[in-house]
Amino acid sequence: MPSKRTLEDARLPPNKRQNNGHKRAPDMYYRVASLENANRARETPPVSLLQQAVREAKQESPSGGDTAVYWMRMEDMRVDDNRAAAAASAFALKHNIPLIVIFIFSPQDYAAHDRGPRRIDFTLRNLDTLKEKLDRLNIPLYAISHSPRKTLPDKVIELMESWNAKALFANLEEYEIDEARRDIKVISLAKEKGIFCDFHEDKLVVPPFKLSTQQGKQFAVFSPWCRAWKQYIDKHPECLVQAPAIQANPASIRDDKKYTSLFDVTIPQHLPGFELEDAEKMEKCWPAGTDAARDALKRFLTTKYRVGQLDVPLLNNGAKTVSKNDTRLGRYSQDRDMADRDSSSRMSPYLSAGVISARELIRETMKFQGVNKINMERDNGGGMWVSEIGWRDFYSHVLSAFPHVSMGRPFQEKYADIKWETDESVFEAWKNGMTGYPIVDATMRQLKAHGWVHNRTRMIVAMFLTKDLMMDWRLGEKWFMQQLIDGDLANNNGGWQWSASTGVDPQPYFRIFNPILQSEKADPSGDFIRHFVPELKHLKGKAIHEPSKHLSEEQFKKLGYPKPIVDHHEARDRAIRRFQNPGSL
Ligand SMILES: Cc1cc2nc3c(=O)[nH]c(=O)nc-3n(C[C@H](O)[C@H](O)[C@H](O)COP(=O)(O)OP(=O)(O)OC[C@H]3O[C@@H](n4cnc5c(N)ncnc54)[C@H](O)[C@@H]3O)c2cc1C
Repeated sequence: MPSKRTLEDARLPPNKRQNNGHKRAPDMYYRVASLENANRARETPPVSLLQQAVREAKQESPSGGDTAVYWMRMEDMRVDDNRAAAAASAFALKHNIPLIVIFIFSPQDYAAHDRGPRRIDFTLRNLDTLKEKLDRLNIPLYAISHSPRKTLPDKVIELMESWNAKALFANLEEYEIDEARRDIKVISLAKEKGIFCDFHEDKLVVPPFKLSTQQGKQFAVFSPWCRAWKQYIDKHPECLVQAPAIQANPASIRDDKKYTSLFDVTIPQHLPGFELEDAEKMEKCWPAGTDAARDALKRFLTTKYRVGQLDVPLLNNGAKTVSKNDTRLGRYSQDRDMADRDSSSRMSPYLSAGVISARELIRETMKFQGVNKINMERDNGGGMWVSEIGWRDFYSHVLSAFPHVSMGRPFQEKYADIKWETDESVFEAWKNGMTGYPIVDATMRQLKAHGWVHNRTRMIVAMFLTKDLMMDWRLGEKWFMQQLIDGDLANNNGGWQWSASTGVDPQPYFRIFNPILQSEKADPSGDFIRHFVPELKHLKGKAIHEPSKHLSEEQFKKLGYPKPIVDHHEARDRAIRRFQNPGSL
């Protein structure tokens, strides 16, 4: 008998695991920090150290130098409504020097953060559109690749010195530990070299560490956090103010020997190690650039949802303009959980890459609502949608204040010893949409086909993996990150730990989704399942949600579709037992 493939040693890198004669897939590996290291990061969160370094750096007095440099990164990929870009442009104008934009690919960082080929390809395509836009303003976009990642700060300073640039501008948009430490190092090296650093908070509507409970602690529950978030925005309307547009360089920069070659740099088609098989399809489905993001937003605000619209271009023809109450935003409160239609905005790829600002989304929603203070009442589509954008801020605040969540540790340490199942073939069945639960399988196949899935179905499959299959949330988190075009560490970790009941403000462990009831609610027409699980395309009524129950054995066999991989009720009891007594079976 061949030995059973298990994930028991998933915490070890593939080359250190026992090899029972089977090839170990690298995606079976996840890192878990020691409690000691996690506690250290938690006591002095790197993001708060970075914010301190940023404040101190701003106290220095800048000198002009020969150029101003804006360092664009993976999550602020726009020039419109971009605070650091605007500040860099104003500095260049004031000192009568040109502006250069740099972008440094760091494949080692991408691999360390499980960035998938789709996310990298989207980055490259957005850079292409930015290059064109900047070119029209005579601003070079100098994109290079660098490794090892540890020396990236030195590379930035080396570039600055090569241009005799004395002012570096960037946005704090990556609130991960490695990136915060990287930025702290850049600021410190810059200081040694007499380079002025002006870093801005730009990713979120409200920056991390601005909100605290009455006891002065960081929030770990969404509702009170959300009330504080709204109050803060009301008191600080500048949170929503659009950053000034950047200004063109003089055309003469193109003939300046020092800068000419910077204009010749081309954006690569792909990065080695991140080649994308379905690049053409992704380009059609998710067009790059701020203009595309704005078109998608406009559609969400002005047109009616359509059933279907699965695995198709975001800006597919045929959307019908309707009156306010009937638009996708107008009906967001009622329809947002429906996976069989384009009920949500699908703005997440653009927000994750910073192609459009969250501020702009809220400003446009306020115009739609006809209000001049944000309205977050959950019974109206606009209010509900703004609170969803709030979740995005919330999870970045959580990541910044409780960095151990990104170190492979549960937010709630009491669940660190939960016993997870380790059968690799079960994990494979989940990944490939072969669990015998149609809503789960349709979602997992959509994830592979489209690089994006609906929030409700993300929750269903995450809950299914961690409760019905009782498999480690870190495996699911990693798989999602590798597949998603909108992969974002804070949101992904937040969503996974919510579903696994290990996170901040999580779903309580005993409230386990019933995948059949969830299926009936999320896909009332059955069109979503029929589209992604063609084995079931002729089924109607309740059979589409639970074919093994509603068809005879004979009829079921003919489908060529797997039987349910677990019995939901038994699996539910097992999950509750294990969460009640972490560490026991
Ligand atoms: C297990 C799991 C993993 C997830 N992984 C990611 C991820 O890697 N990247 C990501 O952007 N979102 C993630 N989410 C959150 C959410 O599912 C997506 O943001 C949403 O489905 C995107 O679709 P949309 O743009 O149409 O959202 P809409 O419903 O139109 O919402 C508008 C925006 O609000 C934000 N938002 C909405 N819901 C959430 C939420 N629950 N948490 C955080 N932000 C939210 C997103 O930026 C979204 O684009 C995850 C959720 C779960 C349950």
